[in-house]
Amino acid sequence: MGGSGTMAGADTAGPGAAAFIELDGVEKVFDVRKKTGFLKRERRRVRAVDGLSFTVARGEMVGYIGPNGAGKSTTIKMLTGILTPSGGRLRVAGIDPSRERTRLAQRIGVVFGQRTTLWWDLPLIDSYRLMHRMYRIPDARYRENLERCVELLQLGELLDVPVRQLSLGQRMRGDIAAALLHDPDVLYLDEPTIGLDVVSKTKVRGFLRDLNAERGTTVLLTTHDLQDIEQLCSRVMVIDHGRLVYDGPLAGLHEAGESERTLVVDLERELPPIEAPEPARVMRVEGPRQWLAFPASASAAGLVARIAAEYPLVDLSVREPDIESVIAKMYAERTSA
Ligand SMILES: Nc1ncnc2c1ncn2[C@@H]1O[C@H](COP(=O)(O)OP(=O)(O)OP(=O)(O)O)[C@@H](O)[C@H]1O
Repeated sequence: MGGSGTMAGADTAGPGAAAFIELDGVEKVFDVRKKTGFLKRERRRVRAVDGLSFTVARGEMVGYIGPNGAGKSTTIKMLTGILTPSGGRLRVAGIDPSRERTRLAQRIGVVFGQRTTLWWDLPLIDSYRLMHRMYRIPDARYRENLERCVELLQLGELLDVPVRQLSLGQRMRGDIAAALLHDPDVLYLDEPTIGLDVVSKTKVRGFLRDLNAERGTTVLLTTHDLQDIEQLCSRVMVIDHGRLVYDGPLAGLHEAGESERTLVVDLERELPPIEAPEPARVMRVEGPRQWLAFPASASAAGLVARIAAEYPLVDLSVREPDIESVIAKMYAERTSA
């Protein structure tokens, strides 16, 4: 998908693409009672999702991001049927999730990074056996999917280990396999790489990319890690205060917010600030370490090559901007335009 994204809600599933997930003016309002004093309670209405419209085509892999409290989890819960919308229309694979939650469960897989769907005290394989029965997965299909997940997610040695003894990265891979045993057409992932080390993140991302390419699984991915989006999604939707504020490629979001990445450079010794080609510039110097800011929509390759050619380089790393600052900048740009 090329070009820059659209600000505010728009359908970018593309002309002719069959919509697999469809939201039209979806709302979710919570009535919250707050104790404000002795015998005194205040009623407050929280509009968690506020007239949300978008479509996702079959086989798309879409990032769904936004600041804390923006309404992401509420959207996912409505898409699984756990929560009923207060208004609007919502369909997943032609099914109204809150009316036909059990039928929909056969078509979707859900992974919450912060919670596990596995049985804590049981060996991993026992959770899978229970799911085999719960979802009434035909034996051959169960065996085939289990084998594939065990191989690709490297779960072989972990199957007999109780879930509580698994590391976070191992458990996450276990959870992803659990969500895929029944061959869902769509996978919702809520922070699938949270708390994982670089190696585990790479494994999880590689697996998801292959799954999408080979099986055409539609993926909706919620994350605070922009590298998840960069490596997996050609499209990203940004939600804030329950509304869609951006829909398009990640590069377009960086352009809209003029966001910057940081190149952290370790030199052999303390030197004056690096003379970097515009628009890159040194933001901070601390001993032999220097921090350079450069546009997030640009590649780091040219800058790295130039520094490596002219300076005694020991090490370097690139840091992504965080989602909150990208969104804040996007707003600043819009209000000053
Ligand atoms: N069950 C609930 N009862 C009352 N208010 C709720 C409930 N669930 C969510 N909210 C409120 O709705 C808003 C959106 O919350 P939601 O959890 O969807 O945000 P989020 O984008 O997933 O945030 P985070 O990134 O922090 O997980 C917040 O103001 C939250 O406090």
